[in-house]
Amino acid sequence: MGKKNMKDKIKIPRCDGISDEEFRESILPKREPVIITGLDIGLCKSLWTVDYLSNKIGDKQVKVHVSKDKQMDFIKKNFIYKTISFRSLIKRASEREHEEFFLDKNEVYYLRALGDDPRGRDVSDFKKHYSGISDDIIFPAYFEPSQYFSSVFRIGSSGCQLWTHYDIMDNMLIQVKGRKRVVLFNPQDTQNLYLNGDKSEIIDIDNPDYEKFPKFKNVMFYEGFLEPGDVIFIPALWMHNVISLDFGIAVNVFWKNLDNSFYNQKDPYGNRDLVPAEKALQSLETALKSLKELPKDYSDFYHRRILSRVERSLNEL
Ligand SMILES: O=C(O)CCC(=O)C(=O)O
Ligand SMILES: [Fe+2]
Repeated sequence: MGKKNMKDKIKIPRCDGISDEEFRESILPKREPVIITGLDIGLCKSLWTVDYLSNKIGDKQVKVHVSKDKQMDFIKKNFIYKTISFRSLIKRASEREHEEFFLDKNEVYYLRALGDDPRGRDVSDFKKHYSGISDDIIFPAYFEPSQYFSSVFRIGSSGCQLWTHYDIMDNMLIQVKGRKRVVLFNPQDTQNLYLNGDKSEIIDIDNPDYEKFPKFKNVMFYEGFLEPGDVIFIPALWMHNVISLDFGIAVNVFWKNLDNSFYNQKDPYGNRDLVPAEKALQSLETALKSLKELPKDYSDFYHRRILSRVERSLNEL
């Protein structure tokens, strides 16, 4: 039978040195991912070595993900959080085997920088929280300053793979050091991705369990490879899965694409659903809970009625 083993793949286009006007006029309105090459991202590309960063910000304490398994799984939580100095993070993330470790001598590390608030409620702002190296990097100026939301320092061991998820803001991911493979999924494939909140249940996207996730066969992979200095535009709602092919350093910048009022004011990460969407999802949870009161055959019937109502509404868009 025509079981698809080879994924349909679309190569994410690579465009050289896009001007601000070109981005606003021909890339942003399409809402599709693009890798932009040849941008001036500043001196970080040459300056950011392990030694340089250790000297500048080595004493800063950072909370990192530590995992034995390179494929990190947020839903099953196969990693732990540890707070260590930035110096030990980059030392350990840049080496394959560790003398000092928490779980295993080959464990991997991933930093997604947070703000300074110990409860993690602070919005991450690279230039503020890493002021010692803030002048080393130039953020692309494609968006208006008023659209700025947050900027996040991201550092990962070679081989570590970040779970598939979506963010609700437009994103410019600046790859500073190391190569990365990025797989993106079109928001129209959402029903095939087995979401649990903002994350997909499918961890191994290259060898998925099709018995468990049959609809994943229909999914289109948008694949791209980032080289140091490349910047990828990830439009809001595009799911992404990232594998670090080397020890990697990146900074990403989240930008608001919609009016301020759509965004939840208590969202430090840029992944809380838009206010009307969150309201809709909460009402749906209430509806589903209510159906639990019914006998199974009735509940089945009303689940299907709700599905067809949603389908009708979707077709009317
Ligand atoms: O490159 C990474 O480490 C993850 C990127 C990501 O999820 C993001 O920028 O939103
Ligand atoms: Fe993300």
